[in-house]
Amino acid sequence: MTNYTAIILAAGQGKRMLAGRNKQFLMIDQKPLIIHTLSIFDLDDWCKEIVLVTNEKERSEMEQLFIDYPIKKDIRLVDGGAERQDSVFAGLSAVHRVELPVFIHDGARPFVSRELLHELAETTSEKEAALLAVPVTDTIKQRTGERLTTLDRNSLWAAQTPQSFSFPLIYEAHQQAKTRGYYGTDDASLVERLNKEVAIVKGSYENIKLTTPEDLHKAEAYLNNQRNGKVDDFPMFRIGQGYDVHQLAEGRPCIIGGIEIPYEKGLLGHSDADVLLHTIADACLGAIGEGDIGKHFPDTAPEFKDADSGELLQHVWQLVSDRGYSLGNIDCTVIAQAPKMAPYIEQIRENVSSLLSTEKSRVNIKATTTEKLGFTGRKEGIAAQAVVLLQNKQQ
Ligand SMILES: Nc1ccn([C@@H]2O[C@H](COP(=O)(O)OP(=O)(O)OP(=O)(O)O)[C@@H](O)[C@H]2O)c(=O)n1
Ligand SMILES: C[C@](O)(CO)[C@H](O)COP(=O)(O)O
Repeated sequence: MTNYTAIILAAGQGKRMLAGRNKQFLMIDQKPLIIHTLSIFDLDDWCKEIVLVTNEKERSEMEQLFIDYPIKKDIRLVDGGAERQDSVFAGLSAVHRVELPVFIHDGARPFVSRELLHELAETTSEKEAALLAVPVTDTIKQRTGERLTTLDRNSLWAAQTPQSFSFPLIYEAHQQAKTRGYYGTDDASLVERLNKEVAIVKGSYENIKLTTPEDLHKAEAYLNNQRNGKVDDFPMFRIGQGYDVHQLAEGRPCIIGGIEIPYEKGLLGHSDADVLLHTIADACLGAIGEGDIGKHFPDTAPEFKDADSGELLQHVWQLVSDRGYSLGNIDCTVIAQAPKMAPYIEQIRENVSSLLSTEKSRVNIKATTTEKLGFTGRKEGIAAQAVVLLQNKQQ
């Protein structure tokens, strides 16, 4: 995980949009454009600070938007300037977390994916400057007077945002540009002028900047596809599966599904070794493409020694919810020769439903023996499996 700060630019006039007002306030699919963009950063755990650059005259209208369309994170509003570059400098001057890479992003690009944000963040943890860009697909002609020259398309990239930098580097680049009166159309160009390398992270053709009225139609089409589950980022459904095993040992409590079950042995592990809740957490993490519980709660970390797996699962569920998903349903199997699970199934079901903030009808818990076969049959350990279906809350 590479944390970052985001500066979101919304202080332009949107003249080319011909809407008679700043395009950031235009409604797209029942939400203002700027809210679409801010939500992406609001929902990304890696984003630790958001600075929103607005037009001084639109500040109170913008503040009203945060009441009408709640955003969880604190947003620091600063007044922008006449040109994009002036607005970026105002944003940079308001950043607190100067130790983090800073992402500079157009408020008018509402479709950048979390995967790309993370790729960019990881690139900036190695390189000082990086931007999203896509290979040019048209043939590009340069016109000088009446003469045309065709440029070599293979070396041409169309720059997008976010563009990401170490804070000191981009601050210096902007300060120098200001001193020398140089204006660039993006931030990477100012770093290029310092003769510093800027890395390209291949962006997406969907990460469009809404510039002209035609772009609004593209945006509606994109959101329509997203609603129909055709866009990879936030599909309508996501599925995950989990499997876990813990050894049975003497002198340990036998905690399964958050319930302590009376038995001569208990499950061995770094945490409370709740095999069922671990399995559920793994299934949920799998569904949102976030690895497994070993990645989030390493068994070498002292803070997770004897940890309550209910708390770990709640943390995982928060990640699921932050990504915009709720539970479709979950089906789990505990594989144990002993203890007898039947008397506890209903209690476990209630506990799991509460941990996943859902009603009981969406949670199924069952148990089986292995007819005395294998390690579970010999009562050496207990295994658990789970399949989870997540549903996009917006759809
Ligand atoms: N003085 C400015 C100019 C632009 N921007 C922001 O920079 C982003 C990219 O700029 P662009 O698409 O050109 O937006 P506008 O300047 O608003 O559009 P136009 O050039 O058509 O007036 C936008 O999110 C815009 O709000 C800004 O914060 N301050
Ligand atoms: C920064 C940018 O979005 C990269 O493509 C673009 O340069 C902004 O330019 P604009 O002139 O403000 O549209």
